Amino acid sequence: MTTQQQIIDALGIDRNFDAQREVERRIDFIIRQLKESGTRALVLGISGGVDSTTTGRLCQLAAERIREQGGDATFYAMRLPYGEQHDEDDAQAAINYIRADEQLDVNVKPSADGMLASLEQAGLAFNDEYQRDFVQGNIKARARMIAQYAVAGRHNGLVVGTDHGAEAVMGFFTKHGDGACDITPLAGLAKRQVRAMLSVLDGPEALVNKVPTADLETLSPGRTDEEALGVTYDQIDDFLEGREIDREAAERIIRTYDRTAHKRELPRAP
Ligand SMILES: Nc1ncnc2c1ncn2[C@@H]1O[C@H](COP(=O)(O)OP(=O)(O)OC[C@H]2O[C@@H]([n+]3cccc(C(=O)O)c3)[C@H](O)[C@@H]2O)[C@@H](O)[C@H]1O
Ligand SMILES: Nc1ncnc2c1ncn2[C@@H]1O[C@H](COP(=O)(O)OP(=O)(O)OP(=O)(O)O)[C@@H](O)[C@H]1O
Ligand SMILES: [Mg+2]
Repeated sequence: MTTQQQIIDALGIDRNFDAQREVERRIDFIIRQLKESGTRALVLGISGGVDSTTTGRLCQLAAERIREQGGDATFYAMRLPYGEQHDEDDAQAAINYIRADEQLDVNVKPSADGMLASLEQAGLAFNDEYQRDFVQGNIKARARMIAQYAVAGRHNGLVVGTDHGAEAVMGFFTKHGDGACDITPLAGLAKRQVRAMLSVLDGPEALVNKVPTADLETLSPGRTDEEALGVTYDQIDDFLEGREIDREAAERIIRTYDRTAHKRELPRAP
């Protein structure tokens, strides 16, 4: 078996993708997880990007269906900006589209800045402002994780993640930040498959086609994922769908997959 095929299998990429069927299958998955765990709430940060818009709508539909069956479930959508978000319009478009049962707006800037200030006070120094900004980016992602787990803890809920095949293969998430969650409804999907699902769900056109950004670095707001990754999502998606891609791009994907293996595993133990 080729390395490409091994990765496709390890990430659970489905060759026979059908957007409508996957929407239904993944709503059922969320409903089953709530029932089996005995929890009554779903918690998810809504950024204005395509992943959280899609996942948010799946969560809302799952909560509504449970209530229609006489059960108890509430979806808590969280806005978690770091100060003012440059694409706040998109975040609001996502919120208006998802129509979550409940919404909480929490600015993560005071806690993220507070943590960095305390670390620097304790003597942590950085090589330059870019390294400092990168480390601070991961602190922002983890501050969002803390906020979501606080709400889940209060409401007996599950924290929902947005990781999918195209991010997982590149390890492109903050370990124990946005990578920390209880369920990942988008697991095993290529990025274009996530877009296709949002389209089937009648999501706003602008969000279906939105350029992906982690938006973690203050010194380069809205920096595109593709710029950071060094490959395009089309290349990643083609790779995951078993197509032949540019050799250099394939090598980069495989190298990155190997380097980030630890992010897809449980902590090592003796
Ligand atoms: N071999 C190994 N075995 C076990 N653990 C290992 C390890 N190497 C590093 N580690 C641990 O992992 C840490 C590094 O991982 P991590 O803290 O995640 O940091 P890192 O992977 O360096 O940075 C996160 C990356 O994900 C991107 N990101 C984050 C959040 C969201 C999105 C998005 O798409 O929206 C993207 C972000 O832009 C950045 O490029 C190390 O500090 C160390 O603690
Ligand atoms: N400003 C934010 N407010 C609320 N949640 C956020 C914010 N930034 C990131 N998140 C959470 O972290 C997750 C990971 O971010 P990521 O950028 O991968 O997803 P996205 O923004 O939904 O889609 P895309 O990858 O296309 O930008 C988001 O799906 C969301 O749940
Ligand atoms: Mg984003």
